[in-house]
Amino acid sequence: MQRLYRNCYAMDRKCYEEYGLTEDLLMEHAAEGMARQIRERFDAGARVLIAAGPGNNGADGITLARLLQGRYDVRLSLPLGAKSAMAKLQLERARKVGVPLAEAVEAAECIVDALFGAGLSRPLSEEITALVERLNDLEGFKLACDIPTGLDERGVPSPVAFRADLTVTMGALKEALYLDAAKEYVGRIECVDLGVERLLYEEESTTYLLEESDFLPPLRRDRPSAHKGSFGHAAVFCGEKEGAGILAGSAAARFGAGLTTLVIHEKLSAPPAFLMLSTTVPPRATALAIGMGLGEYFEEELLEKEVVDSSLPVVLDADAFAKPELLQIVHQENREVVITPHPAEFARLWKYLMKEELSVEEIQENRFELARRFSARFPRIVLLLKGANPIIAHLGELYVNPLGTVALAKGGSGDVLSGLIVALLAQGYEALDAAIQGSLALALAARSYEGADYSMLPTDLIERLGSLSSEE
Ligand SMILES: NC(=O)C1=CN([C@@H]2O[C@H](COP(=O)(O)OP(=O)(O)OC[C@H]3O[C@@H](n4cnc5c(N)ncnc54)[C@H](OP(=O)(O)O)[C@@H]3O)[C@@H](O)[C@H]2O)[C@@H](O)CC1
Ligand SMILES: Nc1ncnc2c1ncn2[C@@H]1O[C@H](COP(=O)(O)OP(=O)(O)O)[C@@H](O)[C@H]1O
Repeated sequence: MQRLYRNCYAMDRKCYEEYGLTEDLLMEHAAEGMARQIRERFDAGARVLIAAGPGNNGADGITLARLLQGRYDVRLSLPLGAKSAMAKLQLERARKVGVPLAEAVEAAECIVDALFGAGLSRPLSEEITALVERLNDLEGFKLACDIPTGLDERGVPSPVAFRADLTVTMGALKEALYLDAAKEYVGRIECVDLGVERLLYEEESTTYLLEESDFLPPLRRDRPSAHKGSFGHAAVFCGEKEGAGILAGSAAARFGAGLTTLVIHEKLSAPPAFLMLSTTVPPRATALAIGMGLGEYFEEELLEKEVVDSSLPVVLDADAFAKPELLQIVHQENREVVITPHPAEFARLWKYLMKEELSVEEIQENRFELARRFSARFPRIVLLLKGANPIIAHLGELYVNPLGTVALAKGGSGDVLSGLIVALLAQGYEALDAAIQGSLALALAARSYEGADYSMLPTDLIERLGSLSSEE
């Protein structure tokens, strides 16, 4: 797990004030971090085009030009000149080692965007918008310095953004790089130390980035005498769209629940043979999941009695967010509760619980902030806000999972996720661990799918659950 930050200003200040480092030194490390990435990928002689802006992001780019000069065919483009003191100083040095200025943006094997980073203060002008579009159209490998140009603090293009294959970010990881919209632009993200180890640079944070190595597959069945009752009993409500419940139930069984029952209203057409059926929650159930394809089948009294009045750990998803009787559960703070809304469901939930209207766009642009506010209001509840980079919130701490792929953008992926989480709750995991591990398992299952991304089915995800490991 790595830490995430809203910005790095306070940590940069610590470097200057406490460690006695200079801006020059930090910048040299920033540029060397980018140079390393380029040297690893390109042979001597390759053409490297660096588009540098007027501030210190540009200064990083100009410093990079100096570091690469001599080994590579470097071209430096300065469409707005050099304005900050550091940019001017670095340009003077770059000139002295013979870095050539590019008259126009030309094709290159490696294209570096160092136009604007943390200091982007307004939307890009027409001229810079056209330049960024031209850079995006070039064919080479694209490297962004710190933050792709045009991405604002909400991770949204303003109005366009550089589309990087790799973003080399300085000092520490920033939240804006992990907003859903930013996933289109950042590519792979690498963080560079700025003159001191990350441990010394970073301050406390309550926001974390999940990594593959955080995934721990469900406990192995290492007690030869164990029986099905040793691994919990997941009860999954299966409503109007029965496929959703069947997917969740199948995922729960595959992810280790000893028993899985579909709680149904009437006879199902063809349930998988390993799932049991019941019209009530079985007395020995150890966790519940409700909402996936639920619709209107179940009477309010039954839901009150079997779900709201129960003390079992529970996953609330999908249609559960349209049922005020089920939403009372969010106030039951002594219960293990995981809620898994996608952004439109979160808008509905927010309106009901916080009495505020939010559009899906507002949610997507403020995901971190809203997850924090939700967690401050309902600290014991585990919120898993779905998206390209789901955010899990609990007791004011946030965990972001960047590992999922676009292959998951298909009906049924979320049903599988609910099944994974209820399987872990049924086996005795705490709600936060169940949400984190379920979310990682879903992402890793998607990444292990070998077919074309458009072709993956929820059942492919379920099949892969048995062979996941953190080295996937
Ligand atoms: N701090 C440190 O210790 C370290 C910082 N480092 C590096 O510094 C970067 C931050 O540098 P920064 O603060 O100078 O901001 P930056 O992104 O260059 O932009 C500011 C300039 O752009 C201009 N400008 C802004 N928006 C514009 C627009 N839409 N259209 C046109 N112009 C626009 C703005 O002009 P102004 O608003 O003043 O008119 C100003 O000239 C950071 O991302 C990292 O790469 C590393 O070296 C490590 C150590
Ligand atoms: N582009 C994407 N990248 C990563 N994960 C995605 C992407 N699109 C969807 N997902 C994940 O897939 C799941 C979709 O859930 P949901 O929208 O509830 O689907 P459904 O209700 O049809 O099962 C969520 O876990 C979400 O985070």
